[in-house]
Amino acid sequence: MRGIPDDWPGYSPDLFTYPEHYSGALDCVYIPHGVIMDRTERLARDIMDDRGDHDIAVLCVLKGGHQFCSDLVDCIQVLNRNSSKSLLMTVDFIRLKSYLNDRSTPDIQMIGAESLSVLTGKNVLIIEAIVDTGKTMQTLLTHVRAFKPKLIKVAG
Ligand SMILES: O=P(O)(O)OC[C@H]1O[C@H](OP(=O)(O)OP(=O)(O)O)[C@H](O)[C@@H]1O
Repeated sequence: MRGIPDDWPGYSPDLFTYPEHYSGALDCVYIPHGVIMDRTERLARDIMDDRGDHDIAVLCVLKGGHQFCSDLVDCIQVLNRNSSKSLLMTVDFIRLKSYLNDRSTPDIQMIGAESLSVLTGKNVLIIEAIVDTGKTMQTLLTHVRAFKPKLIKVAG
């Protein structure tokens, strides 16, 4: 998300509710949940404006991307219900794992790659939680491109 200066101290955790087991481990909240939801809503609108007359094949990257994908797809569906141009949207899932505890590892495990053939010829929207080193996304893009989609975009 853009627009947060490096020296932004964040909000005090006392302003929010959070699970008790985070107590003492949480210094601040940089991006409150409501801001993320508002941004997700706007992103959904940008995706709808951007799609032209094309349908969308969503590819959700598990596990991290599941909540963001669910929120974004919900927002797109709300807009779709209120649009005169109906959108057909499919949602498929793939799991990639590169982190062991909090460390990035060179090996990327991929589960579900065999189902990527559904993306052939489609306008693909990959929905991912985080791009950190970019290794996971590079690996996924290489695999997805091999199935010759018409277009690939990434939301994260
Ligand atoms: O840009 P990178 O450095 O490759 O890191 C980003 C990836 O790391 C996390 O996944 P993780 O490997 O932790 O798997 P998980 O989502 O199943 O926990 C995250 O959900 C991304 O997929």
